[in-house]
Amino acid sequence: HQLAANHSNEIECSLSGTPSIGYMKTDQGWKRAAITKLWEERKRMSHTPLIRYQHPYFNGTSIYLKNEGESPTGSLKHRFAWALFMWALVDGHIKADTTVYEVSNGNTATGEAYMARLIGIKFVAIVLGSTVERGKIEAIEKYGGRVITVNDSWATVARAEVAKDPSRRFFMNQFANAERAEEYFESGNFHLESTNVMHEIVQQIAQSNGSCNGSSSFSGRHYPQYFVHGSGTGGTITSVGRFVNRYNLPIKCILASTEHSVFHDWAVNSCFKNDSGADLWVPPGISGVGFSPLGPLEFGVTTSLLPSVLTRSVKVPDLGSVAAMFVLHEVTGIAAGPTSGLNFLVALHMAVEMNTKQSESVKQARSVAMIVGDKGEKYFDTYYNRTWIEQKFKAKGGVEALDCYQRAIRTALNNGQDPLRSFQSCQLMTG
Ligand SMILES: Cc1ncc(COP(=O)(O)O)c(C=O)c1O
Repeated sequence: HQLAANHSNEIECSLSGTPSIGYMKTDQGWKRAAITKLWEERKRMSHTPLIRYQHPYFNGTSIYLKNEGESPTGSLKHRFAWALFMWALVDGHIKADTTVYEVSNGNTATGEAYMARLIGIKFVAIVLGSTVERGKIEAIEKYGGRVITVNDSWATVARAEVAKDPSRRFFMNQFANAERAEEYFESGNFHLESTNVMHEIVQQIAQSNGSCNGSSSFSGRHYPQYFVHGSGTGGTITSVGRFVNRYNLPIKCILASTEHSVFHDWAVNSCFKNDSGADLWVPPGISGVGFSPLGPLEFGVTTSLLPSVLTRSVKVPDLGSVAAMFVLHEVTGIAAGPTSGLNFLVALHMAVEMNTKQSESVKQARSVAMIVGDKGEKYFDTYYNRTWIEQKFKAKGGVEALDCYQRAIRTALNNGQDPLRSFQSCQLMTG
């Protein structure tokens, strides 16, 4: 009778002191199988390539480029989607009959469609029709995801869709939950490896220096002085910052901020706590970073960027980032997306600063680490297309300004100077 009462719809909340046992509805078999599939995927993902870029004028300073474009779904969001699904499974948000909903600029949703298919559940992406690239929609659909295109209020649409059947639909909400999902723990000698991107970078630098002795200790290793990354959800840089803090690593996290980034003003000046910044936001910006679609910024609610892990935010013109994307291709052969141009530009700025400020005695084995976020082919119709640039960035000087920024970066590289210092003349073109 006791068990029958617990499983009936009439729940008695009597706080009765009678000894009893209550049983939860669980689906452990399916859940364990799904988690096993994710760990198998972790093994297949292995490590994305780490490329060392050395320039003769940088006196031994390297830029380490972690090429996440080489991940199975072509962006840094592959490891992120893995972490979101692992978190949602571990915490019981996803069951065998759950459909996962997400708001995305495309990359996260591509990774999530892949993970949903891997564990055998349905996935729906809500994207903004005005900004999402066609190739990203095709990629989501290729992995079996359904795409709903909206004009605005995408998070409201996601919440409304989930509210129609809350027991079988789950809003993953990458902006709020990246900070809960993304790992910042070292996996030590355990055979299942952390997905934290700095975990991989540190291992790969150690291996390339021939100093990997199989020990999980961090002592005696070479670390980059800086880690440079932009903020979309803020999850990546926060997970790196927490990893660095937790293990006392001598690495500083530098936020690469776009021209109209709300995160810069939030992290530096505590703005946008009560206002989303939507009225001030200037599209198209740099796809995937600089703005949270969920409203005023609040950690763990509308953003996963944790300002306390940052030491600096460097804000650069959007066309400067696009120009750096082209230069990155010229000097490394990597055709990447515009967030990688943003990261590269800020990494160059930091590399030159290190060269200039540090004394000769410490001028060895210095480096900046940055992420190549995705592949350039996704942006052939947009950031690689001069007609599109001329239209979308007309107010910023269009292709003429873009060419000016490219010349400025090339000249700076050839002279070992900070590219940001010569940007002013290109910005004047807009005036
Ligand atoms: C290509 C690319 N780079 C960078 C980011 C920002 O990373 P995060 O969301 O971890 O802040 C995103 C996010 O969408 C992205 O798609």
